[in-house]
Amino acid sequence: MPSLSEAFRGHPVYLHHKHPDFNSLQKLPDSYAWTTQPDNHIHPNSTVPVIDFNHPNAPNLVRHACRTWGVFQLISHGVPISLFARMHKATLALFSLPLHQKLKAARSPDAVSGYGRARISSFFPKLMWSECFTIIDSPLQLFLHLWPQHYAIYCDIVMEYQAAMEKLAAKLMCLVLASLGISKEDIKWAGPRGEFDGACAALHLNSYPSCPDPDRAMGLAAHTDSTLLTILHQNNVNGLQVLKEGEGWVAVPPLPGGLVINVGDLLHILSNGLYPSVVHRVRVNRTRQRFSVAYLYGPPTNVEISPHVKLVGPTRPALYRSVTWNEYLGTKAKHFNKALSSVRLSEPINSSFDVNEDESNDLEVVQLDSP
Ligand SMILES: O=C(O)CCC(=O)C(=O)O
Ligand SMILES: [Fe+2]
Repeated sequence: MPSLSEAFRGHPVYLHHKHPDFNSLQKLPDSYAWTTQPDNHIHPNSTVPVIDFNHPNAPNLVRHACRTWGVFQLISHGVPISLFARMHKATLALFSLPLHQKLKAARSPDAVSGYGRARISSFFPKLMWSECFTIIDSPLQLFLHLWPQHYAIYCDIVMEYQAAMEKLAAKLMCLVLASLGISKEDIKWAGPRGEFDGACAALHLNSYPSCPDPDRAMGLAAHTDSTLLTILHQNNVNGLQVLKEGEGWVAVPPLPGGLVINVGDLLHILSNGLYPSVVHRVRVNRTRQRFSVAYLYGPPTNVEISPHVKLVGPTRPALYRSVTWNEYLGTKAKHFNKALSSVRLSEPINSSFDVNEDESNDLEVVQLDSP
């Protein structure tokens, strides 16, 4: 089975622009000014559901949130707040390094790990006001470049965070599957105790520096994640927004200790379109730097993911063909927002939504009907 790094390397996206030193930019350069004003309207009265992991009705709450939003905020998940604090300290330390030091761990053109721009940058004509550091498996080699003396303390924090996320992701998978009426025994790679041992994951550390002209800039453009689930922690600065069908962009305010859980494209496929992968983006602001740590979680790279048999029937045929994560990463690298429709077996019922013209159009929004 290809490792996740190999899977990404097999489907490179090339990002040609030089890395800027954001701190030295007093004015928004043209290359960062999104010519069509991004849709700055935020739906004021809508709130992403907040779910307590230990709530007796959690599966139903998750089902409702995933069907109607494709995202929820999770509380009482058992990951100590002190670990988030240490992870954010490490993230801050990393992005505060001088540019020349960060570039020592720069992502090579065909690789995914290391310092660079968001991978989705290549699909947009304008640049994004953000920096990204991707870690798959051990951070050791990368951190040796960044902190030749002090790499060990940062490695320990990241590895502790990865271990906590791996454990939480397996528990979340059981909850999400239960919410679909699927047990862990129905998923071959779940393992006997639902530990999902073969799962693969990548960690995205994201930094969104304060910006001299935030209304015309974009931190991270609208996209869906190619994962089963994404587990995201944000510092206490607003910026994350999700697209709610029929309503528009809705802010996802940081909740102390809360985690944002995104439905990714592979869960969209596995749920036969019942749980739509959430379209999200990040806006920046004039005064405060925003950080986030995203744990991108998926199956073993060679496992076929298809609409689960329990969610397929005479009135609801399989809407997607089966794909491995490895193959889907290739599809995403080629088709980006049209990747889901490209593995769709029948015509989408409704495949468009309004985003501005700078943003790639035609992310797929599935009209849900009862399973
Ligand atoms: O920074 C955020 O809140 C979002 C990050 C994100 O969407 C990603 O890393 O895929
Ligand atoms: Fe994302």
